Amino acid sequence: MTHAQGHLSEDVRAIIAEEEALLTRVQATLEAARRKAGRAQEDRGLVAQLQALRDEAASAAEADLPHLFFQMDQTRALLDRQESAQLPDAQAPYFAHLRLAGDAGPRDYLLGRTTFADVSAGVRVIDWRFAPIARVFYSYEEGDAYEEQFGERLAEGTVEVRRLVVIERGVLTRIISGALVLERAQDGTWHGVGRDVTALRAGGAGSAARPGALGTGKGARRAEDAFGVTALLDAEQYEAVSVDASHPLLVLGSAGSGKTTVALHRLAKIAFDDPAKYPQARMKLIVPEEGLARLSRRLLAPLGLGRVSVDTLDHWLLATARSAFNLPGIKLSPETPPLVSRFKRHPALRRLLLGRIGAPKTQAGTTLERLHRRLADAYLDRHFVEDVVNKAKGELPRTVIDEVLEHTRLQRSTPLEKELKDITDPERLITVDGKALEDDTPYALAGTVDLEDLPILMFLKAQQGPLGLERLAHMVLDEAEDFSLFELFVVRKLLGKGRSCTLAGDEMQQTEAGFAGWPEALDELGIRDASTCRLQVSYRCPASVVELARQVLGTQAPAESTAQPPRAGAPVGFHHFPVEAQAQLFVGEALRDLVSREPHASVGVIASSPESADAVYRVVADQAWARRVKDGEFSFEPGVDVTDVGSVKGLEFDYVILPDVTARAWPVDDESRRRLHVAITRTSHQLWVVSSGARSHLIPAAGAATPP
Ligand SMILES: Nc1ncnc2c1ncn2[C@@H]1O[C@H](COP(=O)(O)OP(=O)(O)OP(=O)(O)O)[C@@H](O)[C@H]1O
Repeated sequence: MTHAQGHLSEDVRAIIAEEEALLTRVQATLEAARRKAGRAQEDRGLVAQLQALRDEAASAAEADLPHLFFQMDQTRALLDRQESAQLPDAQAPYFAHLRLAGDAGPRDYLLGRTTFADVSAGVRVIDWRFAPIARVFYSYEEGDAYEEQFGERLAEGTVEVRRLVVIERGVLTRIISGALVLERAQDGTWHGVGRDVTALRAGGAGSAARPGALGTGKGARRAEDAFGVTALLDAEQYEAVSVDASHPLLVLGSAGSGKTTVALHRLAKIAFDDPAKYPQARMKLIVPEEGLARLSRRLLAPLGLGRVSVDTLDHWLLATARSAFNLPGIKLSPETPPLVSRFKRHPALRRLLLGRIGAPKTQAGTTLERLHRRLADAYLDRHFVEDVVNKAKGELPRTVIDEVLEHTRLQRSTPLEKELKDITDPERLITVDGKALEDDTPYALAGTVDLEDLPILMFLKAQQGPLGLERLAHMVLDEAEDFSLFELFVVRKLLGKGRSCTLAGDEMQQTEAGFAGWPEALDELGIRDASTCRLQVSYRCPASVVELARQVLGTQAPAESTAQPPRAGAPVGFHHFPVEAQAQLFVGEALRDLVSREPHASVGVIASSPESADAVYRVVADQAWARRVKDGEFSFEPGVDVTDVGSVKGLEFDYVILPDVTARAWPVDDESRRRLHVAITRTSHQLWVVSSGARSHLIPAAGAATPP
């Protein structure tokens, strides 16, 4: 329900007038400050330098002009940067307005990303990371009495005003105060609208009513405001963000509850509070997949954390192992069989390995080559491999035993180049297809190391002495349930005594069996005393999606949260067809229709495997808006990303279509349940489940006709 300007009450109109006047005042003050800063530059000489260049250009020979102009451009750019670096952006200077009535009378504070004050004009913009004021904003509601320590002093008072404001391109466009939501239309008139419609979330173009149709017809994604989720952190999230930097923190919560959001904002606050102890160059974020690494880099930049390095687990392992073993390169196996990889990452191996191998006795025994040889001996010992499988209590199938033995044998075999060293005629070593001789043959594995072995080799080396790695000041592990115990061991070594880290995770999203559990993971990191926060609100997914995700998890689903129920939203659409080709054509048609109506929406078509994603992609491959995303190379532009469940952890799309929910693609086992759960919970607005032939039994029978 909306109320146009004429119908707004006196009080509401007063709020709008007050906020508009406040913004005008802030912008005028900023403009004055900018001019003053410009004058101050003259003393520093940049303006003088620019003038000198101009004078020189007036009388210079023509041949010298390009060079002079280049220098003038550089000086001007430098000037611009210095001027704007210290002042808030006038286009979006703040995201919230707080008025506190305390002992000294009422005071207005504005929360933004850069601190700026002109007390005579009554303007105080405070960086959201600045503790006392921000804590009041995030922890209290309008009308609440507050009591907070402001430095030495205990401050008490009342929160008179607590409003979220959205300023887009210098214009105030939304005001949110408790349940009151006001929006400015294009023509400048203000309307009151229901909170559900305007929730300040990325994506989703409104609320679709029917499961049979995708989207709402609204057609365009709302321009995102410059502060995004920073303005919306809830009290529990802010509490977690503010945990002391030196203290380890474990952030748990269901999919879309804001774990990544909390971890990244904590990083921003730590870097702000103590930049000398926690410089960005010594903080690192590690995530399991490339897609999430790309997303994290995009999220870090506006938080002022552009210099924090973000790595995928694989990339980080290789780089760290090269430093630890002081090697320019390590010959990795082109492909490790999935079961072998699972064996090497399983906690049972961590528990038994030292008992079998023992610590290296001398420094000389800690080269990668020697350690790898000892490790391979253990992998070739059938009794030992059987022991590990037995200890894994059914999480590793018995077929893995022969696979580990065979794979290790091939890695230990003599590399082809050594076998062929007697052939001197180079012509005889060239293949018809131009590939290396050993490619696509078992020889390709000879002399290689598996990526999964790298943390194990570093673990073994560390039993003898230090790894010799540069310490990090703070590490964030996102999707921490995907880290093996050996990997956590290496993280511990990188953190040293500092122990400053943030783990964000959800055991329901582990992509393969074998997560050791949080107590053992914390133990491995040496942070058994970590603070734990369990986020309760599901922000990303609407209620229908949350419910389906729970049903898919079956008995693995955690107890239902007693906190705020998920927001209402579009029902899940279930579409079943006799044959696959029909399902694919249907998906293609639905996508064409949706994109024509909502060109700014983001759509994820998430298949069960890369091969299945290829098949679905064929029906839309000729469309400019369709992208077949492989290896996590998401662009995060509007349009359709066709991908598979192995690449989407941590990501979200306005619309998600699961194109192949068949019994074959999604069998009934725990791992499949968790993977389907990950795919389903990428949805921020509406989900379609499409199937053909025999539908997956993970989808409740009622889901065939009536959405849950
Ligand atoms: N307090 C909040 N208010 C509104 N939206 C929020 C809030 N916290 C987080 N969000 C939004 O919810 C979505 C999910 O957040 P985030 O990705 O941090 O969740 P997550 O728990 O890490 O998810 P996953 O388990 O899938 O990795 C994002 O769009 C984020 O901006």
